[in-house]
Amino acid sequence: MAMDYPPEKLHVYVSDDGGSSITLNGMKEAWKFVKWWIPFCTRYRILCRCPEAYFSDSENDSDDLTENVEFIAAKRTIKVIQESSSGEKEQVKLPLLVYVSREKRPSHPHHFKAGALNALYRVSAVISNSPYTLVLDCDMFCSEPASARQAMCFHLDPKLSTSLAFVQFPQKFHNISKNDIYDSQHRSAYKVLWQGMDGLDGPLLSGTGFYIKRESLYRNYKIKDTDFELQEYVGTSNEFIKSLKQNSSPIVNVGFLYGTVCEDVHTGIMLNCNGWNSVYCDPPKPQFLGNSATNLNDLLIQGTRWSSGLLESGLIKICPLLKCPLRMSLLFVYFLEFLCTLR
Ligand SMILES: O=c1ccn([C@@H]2O[C@H](COP(=O)(O)OP(=O)(O)O[C@H]3O[C@H](CO)[C@@H](O)[C@H](O)[C@H]3O)[C@@H](O)[C@H]2O)c(=O)[nH]1
Ligand SMILES: [Mn+2]
Repeated sequence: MAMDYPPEKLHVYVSDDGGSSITLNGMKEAWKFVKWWIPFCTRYRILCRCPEAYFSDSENDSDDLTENVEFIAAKRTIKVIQESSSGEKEQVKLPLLVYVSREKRPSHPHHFKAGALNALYRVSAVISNSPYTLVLDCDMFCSEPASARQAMCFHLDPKLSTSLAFVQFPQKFHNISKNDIYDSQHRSAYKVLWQGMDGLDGPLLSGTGFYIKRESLYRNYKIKDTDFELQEYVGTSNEFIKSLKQNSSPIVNVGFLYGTVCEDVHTGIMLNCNGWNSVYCDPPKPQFLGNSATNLNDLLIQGTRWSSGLLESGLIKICPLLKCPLRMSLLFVYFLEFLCTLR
């Protein structure tokens, strides 16, 4: 909500997968608070715009602010408002905030995160249909407000934009221990491999912290089907089908892929196979911070999920070496297969 981007061009969709009234109430409170928070951040040029992270560390304030009496008083007021969530401020330009929840039943496959993301895509196509989307996990926050502008520099670059599917930021974490003996930061991926892939066709889709072009998720299939046939792919919303047809090249087979434990990698490889590429953006200051698994048990569970997902996608379900070598550079294909099989 507090991103450094024109508010009328921002639409924030919060996915409450499964749905809970506590999250909905939390969002209503956040909506009241944001009317105070955004003007405060803009006025004092606060960079860390996640309130919880900002108030937990006094070093977030620049040196010239710590002496400023007016700022100290404003900060105290904002903290009180945050705690009581009271008070309504008059007119501030805010991005659109949309709460989305979907029902989950044991008898009906919900496809985990990929299902949740596709539900967001369906809803947002009808409400805002913005051409670019930032995907962020629920355990991550924006630690700098500039990432949208940075990503749009790539997306709007005439040399890159026609084939650019997404701009990937590294996953960085705020809960890393001093020695990090289990490599919870995933240094091999975000500091070495992704940099290398950036020199080829671009990094793999990494689940969170990426700005993706909506059109790339609609793949390359032109609609030839009737509305009735289309409903099998994209669901029964007539409004959504209308929004698909409004695009200049209406297409089907929309969204993140199902049937895998790593929907991100699988969808990313599929995008590469369809001729799209990506860019890695790793500015010196982290744009997003998240929670990483920090104990051996959680890391082994996560590692097993990722390794089996990579193997499944890269060797069995997509296998770029066999299915699409001509659309990617050969070195990139070898690299993908190396990553999928040897990780
Ligand atoms: O049924 C589900 C399950 C998960 N999620 C969301 O998926 C995200 C990631 O889940 P998390 O439990 O944090 O898993 P991690 O192992 O931390 O996720 C890493 O690995 C996943 C792929 O395996 C990627 O999608 C993630 O972006 C990446 O951070 C979270 O925002 C969840 O809210 C749903 O919305 N619905
Ligand atoms: Mn996570």
